[in-house]
Amino acid sequence: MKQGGSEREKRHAGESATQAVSDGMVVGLGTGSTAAFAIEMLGERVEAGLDIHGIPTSFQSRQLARDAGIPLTTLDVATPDVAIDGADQVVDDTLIKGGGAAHASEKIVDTAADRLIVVADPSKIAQALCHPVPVAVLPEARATVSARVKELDGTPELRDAASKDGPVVTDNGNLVLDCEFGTVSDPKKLATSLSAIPGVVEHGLFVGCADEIHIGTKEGVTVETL
Ligand SMILES: O=C(CO)[C@H](O)[C@H](O)COP(=O)(O)O
Repeated sequence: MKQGGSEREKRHAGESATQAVSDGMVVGLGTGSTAAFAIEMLGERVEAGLDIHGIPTSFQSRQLARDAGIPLTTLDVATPDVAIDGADQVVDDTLIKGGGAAHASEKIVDTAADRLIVVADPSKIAQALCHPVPVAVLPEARATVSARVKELDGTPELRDAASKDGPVVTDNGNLVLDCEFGTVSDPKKLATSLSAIPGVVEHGLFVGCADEIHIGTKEGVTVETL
């Protein structure tokens, strides 16, 4: 599922995004290898005296934040001023996410934030949305959701775990169907259709969600404000 950007590109993107963070802020902490660089850099700044709280979007980002010494809070008591998160594909302000199977929590945190900064390497930037759409489903709904995805002209594939026998199980105990739709010309319509299927917990289409894209390059970073 994952496309390749270099560590250097991802680091440049992640570090650039953290410049938007200042004292007193609550920060949504995205998931994935690019967001991890932002968490690492925020940890260094916290050690140097930056006063922030983070809201993680997965077990991975919670652990990275703890390791980095970032104090944590929850959406029950705080609203993120900014969220910093990666993406699997970016077309303008619309994203496909879920390569790390964390898109349900990511969507909750990212859309709660006043501002969503996406961190990406150049391989993620596209002219058209054509990446398979991850759909998290309740385990009992795997077959029924697959049938409905096919009615929408999609091809669902249950995501298998690399490091265990059997399927990927999300942090919330759900399964993931990677759904191939070819080029998605109307993401808003597809998002609405997927959300309406019983048993769908969340899908990876983040329509019109991004406020800034920080694209890390070998030399530095390009920032697109939307
Ligand atoms: O959506 C995600 C996790 O669910 C990730 O943000 C997305 O897969 C990008 O990851 P990476 O920066 O490792 O390429």
